[in-house]
Amino acid sequence: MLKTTISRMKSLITPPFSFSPMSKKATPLASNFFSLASKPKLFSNLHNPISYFPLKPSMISLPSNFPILTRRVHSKPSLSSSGEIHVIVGPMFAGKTTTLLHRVQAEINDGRLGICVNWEKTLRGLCITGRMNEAVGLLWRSGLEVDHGTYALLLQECIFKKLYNKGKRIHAQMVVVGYVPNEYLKTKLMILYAKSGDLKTMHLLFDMLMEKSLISWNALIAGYVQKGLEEMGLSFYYEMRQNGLTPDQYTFASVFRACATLATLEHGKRAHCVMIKCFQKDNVVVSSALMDMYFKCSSLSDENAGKYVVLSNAYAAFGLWDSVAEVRGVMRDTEINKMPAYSSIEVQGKAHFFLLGDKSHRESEEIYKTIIEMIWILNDAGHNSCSINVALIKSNKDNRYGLDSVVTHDGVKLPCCALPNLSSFKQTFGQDAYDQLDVIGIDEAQFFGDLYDFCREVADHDGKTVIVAGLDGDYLSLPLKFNEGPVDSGINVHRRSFGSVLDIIPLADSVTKLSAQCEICGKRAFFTLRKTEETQTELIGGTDVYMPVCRHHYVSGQVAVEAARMVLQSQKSSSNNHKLLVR
Ligand SMILES: Nc1ncnc2c1ncn2[C@@H]1O[C@H](COP(=O)(O)OP(=O)(O)O)[C@@H](O)[C@H]1O
Ligand SMILES: Cc1cn([C@H]2C[C@H](O)[C@@H](COP(=O)(O)O)O2)c(=O)[nH]c1=O
Repeated sequence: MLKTTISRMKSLITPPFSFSPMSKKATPLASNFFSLASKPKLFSNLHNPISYFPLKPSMISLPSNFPILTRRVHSKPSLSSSGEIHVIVGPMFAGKTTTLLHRVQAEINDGRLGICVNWEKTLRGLCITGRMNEAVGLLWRSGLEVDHGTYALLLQECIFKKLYNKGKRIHAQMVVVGYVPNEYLKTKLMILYAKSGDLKTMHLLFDMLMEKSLISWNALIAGYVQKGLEEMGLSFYYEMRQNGLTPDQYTFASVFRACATLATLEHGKRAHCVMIKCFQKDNVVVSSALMDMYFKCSSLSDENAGKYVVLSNAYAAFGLWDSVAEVRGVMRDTEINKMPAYSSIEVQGKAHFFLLGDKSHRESEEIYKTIIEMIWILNDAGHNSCSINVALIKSNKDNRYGLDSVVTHDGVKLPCCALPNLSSFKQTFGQDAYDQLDVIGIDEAQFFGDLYDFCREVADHDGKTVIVAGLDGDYLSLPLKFNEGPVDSGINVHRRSFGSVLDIIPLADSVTKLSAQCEICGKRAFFTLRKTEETQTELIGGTDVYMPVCRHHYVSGQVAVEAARMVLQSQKSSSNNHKLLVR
């Protein structure tokens, strides 16, 4: 049992992946990248390149510390050839940024770098290290669905720590992301609502269960009893019996408690008989509840300190602190000696008691070893155990949505570093933090003149994965004079490569060219048309200035725009504002 507990603990808090260049090689990133449709849930809406982000835009704003939640890496080679470079290009609105964010998440999903395996482990790690605020906050803001094990762990922690509102938030998150809890989770939710005193929701969840297990009946009965509706609790106990279920210690604990409060010795005795008949295990909570029942319904004859202590502990187990104080008061007044303080641990239904430093337990050696090992694992993992070692960078020229996030045209965002050039990254980010990075995502790559050198060093030398998203072509690189254009139209309709994006193709492991939807005809759009009169290559803007177009409409649109520009220029328009030349 202890071994199982330990291995579960380990599996939950062990760093999500160990840095292994070989394993990286074994799973070519491209295969993951290009099979997005086969990714679970997160990518399930990937049916066309235009609207494949399945999440509600506002839902994925991760906390400001998201780009790098560092973890301790024991042995990370400083020089490695296992880096990778993946390039995503296309016109504006093609989903480059969306894809970049997906791929960063896919890396993390993949478990090699860090959002479902690491993401889930991050949540689990936060949960296990007692950082429930952060765990629930992260889950809520991410808008991502996690697996039922993670939901179960989070809910369990909320129940255990009496963080009922947090638990309800997790439930709300499930609803928002469309997650349908299985029977097990529904029961956990029932317990949560029962403990929080929200009996209406508890009962609704109970009714929704296809199969009503003993655990769900127990939650229902306990919910009513704890809320002071003991009669309801008792009537559900009888209903449960009618349904052929055999009660266990949790059922009896609630039933005895109800009988104690109602002072109904008759029902209490009847339940006690059932317990004797069908219940073999000895359990401190149930025997305390039983004693309490007899104590309340008649009187506790044997003034034995141990029983009082057990009774007080039983009250404590139910959080009945007034009753604890009452029993302790009786002990004090009657001068019953209090036993020394002890801890108890229940393993497989059997309670074991320990005094401070007690070595009398036959498994004490194993237990102390286990505790030390658990502390060691937790310390080693620290709150860095389940990190996402990813950083996102964008050009600080792109100030459309502020400088602290990479933001898609749909408003989906992740925190980032906005920089004037890539060579300032290490310094800005800090060498230590940089060393721990596994993935670097670069958005608006067309604005970084030092893209080539940066990518080469980061991937070739530092062994990191770089995912680059940017425009491959500008709207029209060289604004030529009217008479310098192609002979046929008299207009220059060339699109030139933008910045250094295409220079890194020879370095890349994969290149993805995305298309948008032509705003004029709806066909696939590979080009960006600038709608205003400005002619400089770099001009920050969105739909106010640009539109994605197909080849046909690029050419015809460009002709129209160029012609309008020429007219405006000839009229010596001095307006600095964007003037729309096409709609
Ligand atoms: N004409 C269009 N074609 C495709 N997507 C568009 C268009 N207009 C707006 N969008 C939106 O832009 C999103 C892509 O945004 P984003 O990933 O930021 O693109 P990029 O980084 O390539 O400019 C799409 O999911 C879609 O909702
Ligand atoms: C075509 C083109 C675009 N830009 C600018 C406009 C935007 O600020 C970015 C592209 O952003 P997105 O994430 O790809 O939507 O680049 C430019 O300066 N010059 C151009 O020719």
